[in-house]
Order: sequence, then C-alpha cells, then structure tokens
Amino acid sequence: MSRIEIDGLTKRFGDTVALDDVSFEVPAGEFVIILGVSGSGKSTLLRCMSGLTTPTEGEVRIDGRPMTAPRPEVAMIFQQHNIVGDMTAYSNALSGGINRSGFLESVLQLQDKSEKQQALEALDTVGLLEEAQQKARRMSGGQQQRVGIARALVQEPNVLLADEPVASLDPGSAQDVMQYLKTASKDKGLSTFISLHQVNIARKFGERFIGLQNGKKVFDGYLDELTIDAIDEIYGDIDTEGMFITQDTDRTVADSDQEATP
Ligand SMILES: Nc1ncnc2c1ncn2[C@@H]1O[C@H](COP(=O)(O)OP(=O)(O)OP(=O)(O)O)[C@@H](O)[C@H]1O
Repeated sequence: MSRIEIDGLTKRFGDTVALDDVSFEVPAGEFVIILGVSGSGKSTLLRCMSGLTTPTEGEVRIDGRPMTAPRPEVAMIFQQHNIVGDMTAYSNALSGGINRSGFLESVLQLQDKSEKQQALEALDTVGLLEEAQQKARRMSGGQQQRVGIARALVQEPNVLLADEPVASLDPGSAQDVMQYLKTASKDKGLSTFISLHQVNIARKFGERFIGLQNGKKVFDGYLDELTIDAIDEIYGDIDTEGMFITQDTDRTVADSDQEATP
C-alpha cells in the first residue's frame, strides 16, 4: 500500500493547460475514480502519476518520493490494453515481471517457478485461469483487458493506475472488468486510480472521486458526496440526469448515501 500526494500539479502543452494546480492526498489502499469530460485532464493526471509525463510545475509523491520516472511499484493499465496478440494470456501475464527478471529471461520465459506461479495466480484473480493458453488476439475485448490487469498484478505494484480501462467495452464486460479491478485492488491492498467516462459505473464501484474540469480539480469526495449537483459541477453543461439510473446499475440518486456494493 502506498500513500499518494499530488502537490500543485500543473501540466502545460504549449498554450494548453492540461492540469492546473491540482492537489490532493490519498491514503494507502483507496479505490479512486477520476471523472471529467473528454479533455479535462484525466489521462494527463494519470500519466504524471505514473512518471510517464513530467509536470510543468508541482509534483507527485508516492510514499514521500517524487515520481520523476516510471517505477515498478506503480503499474499502469491502458484503454487499448497494450497486450501482445500473438502471445498467450499466460505469456502476457508473465511479462509483467520483466522489471524483476530482465528482458531476455522474460522473452525466453526463463523466469523461476514462483514467477510462473504468480502469473497463473494473477490470471486466476481475473477469472482467466482456464484461458491461460489461449492466444490473446482470440479473446474478447473484456478478456484482453483482464489479461492486461493480470500482467499489471504480476508487476507486484503498490499503486495501480488505469486510464479508461473500460471505455471500449460493452456495459456487461465493462462491469466485469471493473469488478475484477476492484477485487484485485482490495485483495492486494493496492491504491488504485481509474479514469472513467461512465458515471454510473463510477458510482457503482468507486469509493472516492476526483472530478476534473479544464484541468482544474472541481470535486474531491466520497460516494455520499457525489450528488447530482456534484456531477453537474464536473460535467458542466452536459445533461447528467440520466447518468444516475440505467439498466446496468441498481443504484439511484436515493441510495447515493449508502456504501458501494459491487
Ligand atoms: N501530448 C500532448 N500534446 C499536446 N496536448 C495534449 C497532449 N496530451 C494532452 N493534451 C491536451 O491536454 C488536455 C487534456 O488532455 P487529457 O488527454 O489529459 O484529457 P482526458 O480528460 O484524459 O481526455 P479523454 O477523456 O478524451 O482521454 C487536452 O486539451 C489535450 O488535447
């Protein structure tokens, strides 16, 4: 588990201010959803947290250490899941340990038995043990994303970052992937940050929420504080009323003050 401090984070791309003086702190083990319209700065925030993007001002500290470059204890999952289609689910998962075992060992699968066991356990965590020998490209989008989660778990992170991991999935697969992410996160005590477009899914699975608008933090609170007004604040002019009740969630505005029950 890791404590995360975001301190005065600003990122400019030329004239574009992608993040504007964003600060917040997250104690170890929280499951945090980052909300905001397209272009509000969600990916940039996650990329700064992963060490992939250098902030213009401010810093990200994980367990007190500034993130100046990617570190093995911080794993990132992307929307396009970045797994290798010609490799099996097992080989993809095993490659998550490349930081420990080295590139050549990883390519030749010379990792020791415990690493191989870990890859199988990670596939089990995401419900894909029986598909371990299946080529990734033959799997559905949701299954491929779960392979991506397994690979991230094999990295043995303390912090898990996921940039719109369910954006390209149908609602059922999206909920499956979110459930596996939450279970893995809780089982392993990970501090987890997930950017999402779908407010309903966010409310169903999230504990804490950070809302961004034009690069500024406009919301920081827990589920009971994420009211329609708060959603309106984050999403501005977009009609957000329907985001609270749909077929794929049993939550409504009325139960927004209860604990998440994924
Ligand atoms: N590498 C880059 N070069 C130039 N501008 C960028 C770059 N990355 C992001 N931006 C700009 O920064 C702003 C924030 O982008 P970002 O991708 O962080 O938003 P987002 O909320 O993740 O959007 P989406 O939901 O569409 O992925 C946007 O105006 C975007 O065009």
